[in-house]
Amino acid sequence: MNLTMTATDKYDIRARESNSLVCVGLDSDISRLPEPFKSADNPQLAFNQYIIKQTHPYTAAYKLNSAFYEAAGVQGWVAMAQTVRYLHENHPTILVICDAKRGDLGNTSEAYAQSILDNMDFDAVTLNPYQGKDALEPFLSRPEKGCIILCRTSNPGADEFQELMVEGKPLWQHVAATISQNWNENENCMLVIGATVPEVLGDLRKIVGDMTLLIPGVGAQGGDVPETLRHGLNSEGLGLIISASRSIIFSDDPGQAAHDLQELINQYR
Ligand SMILES: O=C(O)c1cc(=O)[nH]c(=O)n1[C@@H]1O[C@H](COP(=O)(O)O)[C@@H](O)[C@H]1O
Repeated sequence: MNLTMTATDKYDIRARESNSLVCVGLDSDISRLPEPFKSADNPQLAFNQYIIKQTHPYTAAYKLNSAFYEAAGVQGWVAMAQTVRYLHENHPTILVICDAKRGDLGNTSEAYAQSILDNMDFDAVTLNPYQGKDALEPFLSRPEKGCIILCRTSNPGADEFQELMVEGKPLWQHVAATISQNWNENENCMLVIGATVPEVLGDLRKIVGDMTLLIPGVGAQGGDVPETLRHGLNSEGLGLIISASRSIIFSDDPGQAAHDLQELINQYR
């Protein structure tokens, strides 16, 4: 039996306590921040604190896409680390995900894992499975940290490789089977499935059982929330981290937008 509190355990406890499966994506593109934040000393941190204050009652997870912080230079990297600290100090029950889609050779992956999971103390990180299990071992071997691995992504070109038929099945199904059967010894794996392809969720559930899935692509990308819930909930009525970024953080009322998404999801649970 696994006695470690995993990232999935943390998420499930928060999802139950907040009655929410909402993840707010803090994709805090500095060029899109409203004027008062742009002129703050630390624009991305000030904006994130504002968004978190508005949205946290309706939120079970936050996901920071590292690209938007790296693009802002050293100050952006610092703002990302400060946001994680702010969340752990003020909302310790909320899952904090780094969306960095990492995956590289062993010693490089170890350095990425140290950076994202040890130094910045994210609870979980998105990963790319393309280089195989050994490449992700530094992440997989940290049982208390979540490994959220790309399986069937939301973008229009996702089918170029992910839907290729291999031994009679689309490639993403091989990814799902291998991860759930061979990579998940520490019960710390989750998968990424775009909300733009909710029809794959039924087949996926048959392969991975109750494993938790990160579902980005609702809101700005037009993903289908009712269909996602219909096919994607696990046997405990959980198992989905439903993530929206731009449609919440750049709306006129981010708190209302997060609350609306929570209510929409709960209508179909
Ligand atoms: O791994 C992800 O989070 C991800 C996977 C995927 O298939 N599609 C996808 O959009 N994402 C991320 O989810 C976020 C979507 O943002 P919005 O379209 O603004 O809600 C971005 O940070 C994307 O990088």
